[in-house]
Amino acid sequence: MAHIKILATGGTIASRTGRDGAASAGRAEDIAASLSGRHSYSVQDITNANSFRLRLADVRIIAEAVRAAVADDAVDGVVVTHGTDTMEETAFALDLVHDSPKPVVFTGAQRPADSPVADGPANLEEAVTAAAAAGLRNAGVLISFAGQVQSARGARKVHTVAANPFAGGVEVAHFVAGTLHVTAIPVRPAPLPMPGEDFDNARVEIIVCALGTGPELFNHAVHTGASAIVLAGTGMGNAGEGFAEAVQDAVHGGCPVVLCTRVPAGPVVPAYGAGGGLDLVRAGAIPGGDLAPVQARMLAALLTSLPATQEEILQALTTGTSRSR
Ligand SMILES: NC(=O)C[C@H](N)C(=O)O
Repeated sequence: MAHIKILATGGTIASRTGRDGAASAGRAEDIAASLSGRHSYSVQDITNANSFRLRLADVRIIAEAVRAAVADDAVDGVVVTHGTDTMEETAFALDLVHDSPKPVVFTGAQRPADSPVADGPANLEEAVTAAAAAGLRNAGVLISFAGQVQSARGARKVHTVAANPFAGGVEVAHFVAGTLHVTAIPVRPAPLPMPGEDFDNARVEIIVCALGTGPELFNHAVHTGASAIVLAGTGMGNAGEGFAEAVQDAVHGGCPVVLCTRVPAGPVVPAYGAGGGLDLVRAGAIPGGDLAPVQARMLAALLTSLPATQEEILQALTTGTSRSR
């Protein structure tokens, strides 16, 4: 029997539906009441918010709580219950700094706790099983939903209501008739330093390119003090007229630009001139590899809140920050 620390942050798994819609209300002990007892556990309420309302400061506080939990010799693994809307962002931020072999498994629910077909209990039971699994040691931070366990790196919410809304991470395990089958351990780069209080105020904007859009919003973000910009280009990382010049001005002004793609899967490949990805990189944009824009934003927020240089940002981006293609 393992001992698992359950950290609750709110979300649909803790929600009940009233006249004003679903609201996160449940506490960790309420959520954990459904557990089978196959493993022992202790609970801690970190916050109680739907994840679309979380702030970077909450991510730092969750990271500190996980760091304290894995430092406890009595704890074999950690489960974090969290809303699904921004789970991929919090989980990835924690994976960047996770330097313990103990599994950290995020889970949640797609239906509220008071639904007659609530999915939270099953997801929590599976997440505790994964967090207790010796075979998942050194796997980093994971997301467990509806029978599948995948890496936080590369995971993204791809469906608003599906039982398992996440895809894109490396599958590390799955459940068959309640039994966990471990299938892979992701290759992970060296952990980055924990976020400090400067992380709370990092302002990294995501600018999405579309047909005919210009660099006006990009320039506004730079001129109003963004810490960094994530440019979600089209295709393999391309952008329209004026962006290469805007990137050059931003970088020369000390604002790093990470080039990602709005395309749900696949890497950035700076191949096109005529203002495309090759020109953007030549103007100083850092290719974001396989990172989705929202996960590149968490990496840039962490690095720019530390005494990181452009070179360190490039190094962090190019060392294994990958998602399944
Ligand atoms: N399924 C969920 O948890 C969605 C909810 N809106 C949240 O992110 O908190």
